[in-house]
Amino acid sequence: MDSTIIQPLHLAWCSGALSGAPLLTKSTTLQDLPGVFADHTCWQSLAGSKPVYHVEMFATPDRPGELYTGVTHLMPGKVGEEFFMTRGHFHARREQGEVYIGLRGEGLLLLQDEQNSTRLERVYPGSVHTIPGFTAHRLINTGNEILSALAVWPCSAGHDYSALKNGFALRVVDDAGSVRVMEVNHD
Ligand SMILES: O=P(O)(O)OC[C@H]1O[C@](O)(CO)[C@@H](O)[C@@H]1O
Ligand SMILES: [Fe+2]
Repeated sequence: MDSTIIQPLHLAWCSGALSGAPLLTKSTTLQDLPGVFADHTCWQSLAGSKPVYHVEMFATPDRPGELYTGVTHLMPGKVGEEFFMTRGHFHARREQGEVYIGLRGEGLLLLQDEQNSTRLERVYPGSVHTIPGFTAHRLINTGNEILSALAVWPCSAGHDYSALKNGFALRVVDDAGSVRVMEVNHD
C-alpha cells in the first residue's frame, strides 16, 4: 500500500507501542464496495483498485471492556456525483456506541437509527461525535483532501453490514460544486 497516503498524519500512536499492540491497516478499494454507490455503471467503469479508505488501528486484545482505537483515512473522490464514503454499518452488538473525532479534512458523518431516521454531522479537525447505540454510521468525504477521523469503539461491538442491505436513507452528492443531500426512496 502507498504509505504516502497516510504519512502526512503522524499520529503519536503512543500507548499501543508501549503495550506492544501492533498497528494494523485495513484498506478498502472501489472493488470492495459493490452496491454501495448509486451509480453502478460509473462504479463499474472506475478502476477497482482505486483506494477509497484505509483504517489504521491498534490490534487491541479482544477482551471484555477493551476498546479499539482507529483512524479512518477516507480519500477525496466521487463515483459519478456521489462523494466517496465508507461502507457504513450497525454494530453487531447494537447497544454499543462509538466516538469519532475529526482530525483532518472536511466531511459528514451520516447517522441512521433502526427506524431509518437520519442526521448528518459536519466532520472537521477537532469535531467530536458520539454515535449512540442502535445507530448505523457512515463517513462521507465532501472535501478535496483526505478526511481523517479517529474512532474509539468497544472491541465487542462487531460490524453488521447486512442490516443495511437497502443502504442508507440519504445520499450526498456534488451538485455543481455544492454539497447536496438527497433522500433515497426504498420502496
Ligand atoms: O466498516 P466500515 O463501515 O467500512 O467503516 C470503516 C471503519 O470505521 C470504523 O467505524 C471506525 O474506524 C470502524 O469500525 C470501521 O471498520
Ligand atoms: Fe462502528
